[in-house]
Amino acid sequence: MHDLYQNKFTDIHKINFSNFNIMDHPMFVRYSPSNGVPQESKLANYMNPQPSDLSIRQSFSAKLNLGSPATPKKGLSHNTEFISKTSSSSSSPNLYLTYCPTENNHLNFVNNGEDMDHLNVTPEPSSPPHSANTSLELLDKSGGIPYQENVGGTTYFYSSPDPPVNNDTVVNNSITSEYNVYPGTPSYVNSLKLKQDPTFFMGEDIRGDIVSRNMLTLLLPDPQVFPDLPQEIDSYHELCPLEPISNTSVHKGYQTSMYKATHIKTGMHYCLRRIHGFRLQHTKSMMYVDMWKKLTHSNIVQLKEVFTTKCFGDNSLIFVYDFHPGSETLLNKHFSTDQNDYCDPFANDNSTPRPYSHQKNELLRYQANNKLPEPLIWNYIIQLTSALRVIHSTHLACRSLDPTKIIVTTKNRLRLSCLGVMDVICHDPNNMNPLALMQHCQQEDLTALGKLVLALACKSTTAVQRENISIALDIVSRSYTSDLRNVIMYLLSSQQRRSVTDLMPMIGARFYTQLDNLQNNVEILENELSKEIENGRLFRLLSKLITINERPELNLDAAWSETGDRYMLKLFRDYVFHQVSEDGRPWLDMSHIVQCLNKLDAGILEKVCLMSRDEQSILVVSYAELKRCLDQSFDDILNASLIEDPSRNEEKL
Ligand SMILES: Nc1ncnc2c1ncn2[C@@H]1O[C@H](COP(=O)(O)OP(=O)(O)OP(=O)(O)O)[C@@H](O)[C@H]1O
Repeated sequence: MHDLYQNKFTDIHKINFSNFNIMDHPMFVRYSPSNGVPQESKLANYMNPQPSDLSIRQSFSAKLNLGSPATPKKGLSHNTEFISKTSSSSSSPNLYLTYCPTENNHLNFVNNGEDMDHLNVTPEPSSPPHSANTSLELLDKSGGIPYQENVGGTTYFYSSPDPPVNNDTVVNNSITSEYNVYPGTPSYVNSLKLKQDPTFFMGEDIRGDIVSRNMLTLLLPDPQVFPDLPQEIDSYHELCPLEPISNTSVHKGYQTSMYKATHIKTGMHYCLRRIHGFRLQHTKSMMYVDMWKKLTHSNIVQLKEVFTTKCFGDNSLIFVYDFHPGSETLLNKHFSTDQNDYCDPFANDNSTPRPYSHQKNELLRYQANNKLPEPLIWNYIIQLTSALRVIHSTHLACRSLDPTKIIVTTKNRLRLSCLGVMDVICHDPNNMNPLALMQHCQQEDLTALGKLVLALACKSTTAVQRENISIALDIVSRSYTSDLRNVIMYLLSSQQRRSVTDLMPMIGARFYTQLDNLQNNVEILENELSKEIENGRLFRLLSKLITINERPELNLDAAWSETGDRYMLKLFRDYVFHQVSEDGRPWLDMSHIVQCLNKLDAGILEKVCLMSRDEQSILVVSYAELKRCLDQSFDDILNASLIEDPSRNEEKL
């Protein structure tokens, strides 16, 4: 045993048991020889440490680590792959024969020897104290004398011939030589179970939102319900109607319908707006399509391309847009009679004419209970004017600023959804002054915006009808600030030439509020993203570990995954994932798993105590060494995967 480690030790730590009883330290858990599991109280101590425990752990910067709070999995005893408690050479040939410590190795093997039955120390995840006060002495680092200690009958061999750390590791893992950095250190304070914990995973709201959007993106229609859907049109397939085909509307005299589709080559999802029975006669209108394609803005649905097709059995014109799953129209969100509590107050009164004052009182009462919050309306105004500003500045006009052609996604995000359609289907080849037409359309956009804001403020689409406008404005004056009324008045006035930039001073400081909200939201998302980046890193690490563990054979070696470096990785896997509590129940602690994996990924010098499944042998090994084993073993597999099969070469010849 000692021969193996001759002159291999450069750093030896000793626990001075004369003034520090390791078994009395709250970090250490005692388990009886008979069952080998920790005493409940100590386990509880670990899982909910007292402040004093934590301070001791924190003061103790990880020179020696003695493992875990719970025992390795019980009931897997005496597997021949594990090290014999009586022999240091034969019954664990895997370890001894295939794992030969080198100058760089710092595997610390601890043999329990004959006294294994008296083993009474369970490895802990934190390190014991190492200062004079806490009774751990650092011995001569250069002496290379292995230190051994008998604890309750178990012999521990401590050594720490820390591997020569290459400069990369230093840069990656250390701020200084004394501090190791490994990201995502979980909290010790709570015993975090394996669940969707926000400490490690994306918040439930965002996760649910993204999952449902992904689901909607992948949704495919039942072919029996939609037997007439073409399999493929142009470069798109997997068509899925976004609205009941029977509900398709008539837009400027043309029937339209919407589909989700997948691009055949890229697999990207798009939204197709089909104009039924439209024969494209004036290709000059495609000039507008090119202009729209170049226009990108966060509040418009990007136009990708336009083409004609006969796949639907007619001459259809298809506008391809970005797909925004889970969106609904502004009409549906705020004016839909499908919503339980919604009814259009103006429409109701129209059906039963009443005296003006009575009608107004009714409307005001309704308004008091149902009005949209003013910040929300300003939020919409800012987004819509932002889109219009860009559109008008590129000498285009929206021409469809209507609650059915504005889509809303989560967090009240608005997008203009039907851009370019009017420019194509209403194109007049005889118009000699397209610029004047565009300016006229821009003025109409502003009027349409005024009507939309008025409709939102009154929660009624009929409020904007000529006969209702004066009552509607009166209601707005009573329910909202004068600024909002002024914006509506400005947009609806026909006396002057209006411009979207004139609205900026009316929006005023509300713009900063919007900006602040957006930036806060970006920070929340970045925070969520950073968690998932950590999870992605751990996923790659786990993929490597799982690729190695339990591999049936490599290069015709059936014992490969059970020997040498791989043996340690197997015990490490048990240590991380297969621990059990005192009564044999699986012991699940997410913080333990995440912390161990992070330490492995960082390859820090802290040591971990690994125990064979039969509890007869213990290995004290640094995470740095485990990382080396992982990388080496994975490289072996990778290299083997790249070796060409000679028989295939023969075939080629
Ligand atoms: N780019 C898009 N991405 C995802 N869904 C969209 C997109 N554009 C529109 N939709 C959805 O498609 C559906 C139909 O849109 P459409 O513009 O036809 O509205 P509509 O209310 O049916 O209007 P109309 O009555 O004029 O047909 C709506 O549910 C809308 O939310």
